[in-house]
Amino acid sequence: MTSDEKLRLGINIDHVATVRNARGGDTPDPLRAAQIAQEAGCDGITAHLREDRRHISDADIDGLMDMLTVPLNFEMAATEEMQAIALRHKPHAVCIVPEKREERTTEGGLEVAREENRLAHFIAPLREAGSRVSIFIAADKRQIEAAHRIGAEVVELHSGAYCDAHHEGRINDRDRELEAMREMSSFAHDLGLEVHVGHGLTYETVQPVAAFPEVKELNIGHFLIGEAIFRGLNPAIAEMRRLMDEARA
Ligand SMILES: CC(=O)[C@@H](O)[C@H](O)COP(=O)(O)O
Ligand SMILES: NCC(=O)COP(=O)(O)O
Repeated sequence: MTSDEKLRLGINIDHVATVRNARGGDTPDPLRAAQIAQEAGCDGITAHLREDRRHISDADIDGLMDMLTVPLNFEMAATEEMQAIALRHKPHAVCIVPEKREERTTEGGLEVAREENRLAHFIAPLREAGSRVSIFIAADKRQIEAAHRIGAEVVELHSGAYCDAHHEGRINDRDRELEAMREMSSFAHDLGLEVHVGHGLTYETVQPVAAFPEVKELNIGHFLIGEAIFRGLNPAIAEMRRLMDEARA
């Protein structure tokens, strides 16, 4: 397999910070998790600085920028505060995500089509600063076209509905969601966008998505951080890598 064909694995460390914040202290340290993920051979680290700072903190982002040897994919809402933070750090990638204070997790994709003008102006300085701009969206043609028009280089398709349907045994819904991601990966790729997929992926759900040839990167966090409790972070990541490579081959 050439390095071009290799599917990249980004490890999301948000939920190490969730556990740390449950007690308000310093442990477990998300930076230590990032270090172990790097040693396990991940291709990038993803961290989402939420407006309410419920998991990742500003200090975590400062620390990641200092210690990472792999690219940082900085997830953030399209707010002025976050834009200023991203422009200060200039991470490898900025992924614009929707955010609601009251949600438990990122429920859906960003509404790009109805906010095209604002988002085009919002992402322009990020691109000029050298960050690759990615937009976190549902597998929806209208949103992909809008992401392309505003100048995004990457779209990350939200795999949460597919994963939820699988784990709840709603097989028809699962298959429909998977088919939508397959079709939309190809559609986005044909427009010239790089395609990533993420949210809710597990050992059981990763392989059908990893097999889509147009997908270049998977971002996986919550499941792996949970799995690390039982088998350790490095082995948990190694098993995900093995499954991805098997699906790709
Ligand atoms: C944006 C996204 O996909 C999320 O996976 C996020 O990075 C994890 O954090 P939340 O569970 O707080 O949404
Ligand atoms: N953008 C998705 C991501 O980074 C990881 O999501 P999850 O695996 O924590 O649900």
